[in-house]
Amino acid sequence: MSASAPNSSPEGYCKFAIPKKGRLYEKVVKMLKGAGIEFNRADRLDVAICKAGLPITLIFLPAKDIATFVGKGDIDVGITGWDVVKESGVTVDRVMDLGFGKCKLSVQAPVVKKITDVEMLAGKRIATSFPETTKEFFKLIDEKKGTNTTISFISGSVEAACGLGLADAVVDLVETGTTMRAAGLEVVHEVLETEAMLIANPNSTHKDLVDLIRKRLEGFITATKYCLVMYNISEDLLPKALEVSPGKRSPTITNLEADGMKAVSSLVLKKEVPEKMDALHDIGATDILVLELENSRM
Ligand SMILES: Nc1ncnc2c1ncn2[C@@H]1O[C@H](COP(=O)(O)OP(=O)(O)OP(=O)(O)O)[C@@H](O)[C@H]1O
Ligand SMILES: O=P(O)(O)OC[C@H]1O[C@H](OP(=O)(O)OP(=O)(O)O)[C@H](O)[C@@H]1O
Ligand SMILES: [Mg+2]
Repeated sequence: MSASAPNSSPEGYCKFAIPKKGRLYEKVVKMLKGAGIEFNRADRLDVAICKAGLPITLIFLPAKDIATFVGKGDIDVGITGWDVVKESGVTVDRVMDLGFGKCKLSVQAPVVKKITDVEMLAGKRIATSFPETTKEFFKLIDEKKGTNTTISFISGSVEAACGLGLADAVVDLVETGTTMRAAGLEVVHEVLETEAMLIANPNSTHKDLVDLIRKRLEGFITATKYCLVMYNISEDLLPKALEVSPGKRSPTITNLEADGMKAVSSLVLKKEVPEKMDALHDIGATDILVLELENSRM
């Protein structure tokens, strides 16, 4: 650890919490780097000051604690899953969905039990790391059926609870379903869809910096979704070509030295690039180039 490494946030800095480990950590760090929110984190320290004069302190916390701290106002802004925000019961500004960490909080039961309707679990034992969301969900079923479903908290490896005889069903996250299937479980009901998001305390005094973070992340996310496609085309074929590549807002069109020729630059969704290139080539476009974007600001 360097002698000058900080272990607290300098006075007046915006506090920005990100997950310190787990499923979201690497994606968040990559996104911050791409967005130009760079920092040096000293070994074993969970606090880092942003570089380039940004008055932002990054604080590395468990994803589950981030919503609570942002909700209470101890931290101005953070990145965590919507599931965690719901579970903590706090009120935060949902500033921006980030498009990763997508999964579903689902009621899962052993395949062999053939639970075809979630109401069949009324009055049974449910294990979960999301007790509040689960209680809220089963409360409605209990009220309807006059039952008293038991919800017990397990901090991890929730999928093992049924096999160990600790529960009749679990409420846990499902992305690919690999963990669930390996444990002999199946989805009975989907409770909540979740993804990672930028959240902020509604009363934060750092609205400008929260907005700066939002704009930078937005620019990076756009850059990762789009490529810049450039091509030359004769004027008479231009309308057809623009139908294929209308751009995000609108394409840039410039005159070429050669008579009746235009040069077009247009943003195209990465996943659509191969088919758009084929279509442009078929229309008569030449010198089609595709450029990766490093960052953007729209
Ligand atoms: N399989 C998954 N696919 C996509 N997103 C997920 C998955 N598991 C968790 N998440 C998201 O990531 C958030 C943090 O979960 P994660 O498991 O990384 O934290 P953790 O349980 O604190 O870490 P660890 O599992 O390393 O102990 C969850 O609240 C959820 O929003
Ligand atoms: O549908 P899948 O793609 O298999 O993903 C779902 C699993 O991912 C998460 O667990 P994680 O790996 O974070 O372990 P944990 O239970 O220790 O948190 C979640 O709790 C599920 O168990
Ligand atoms: Mg986990």
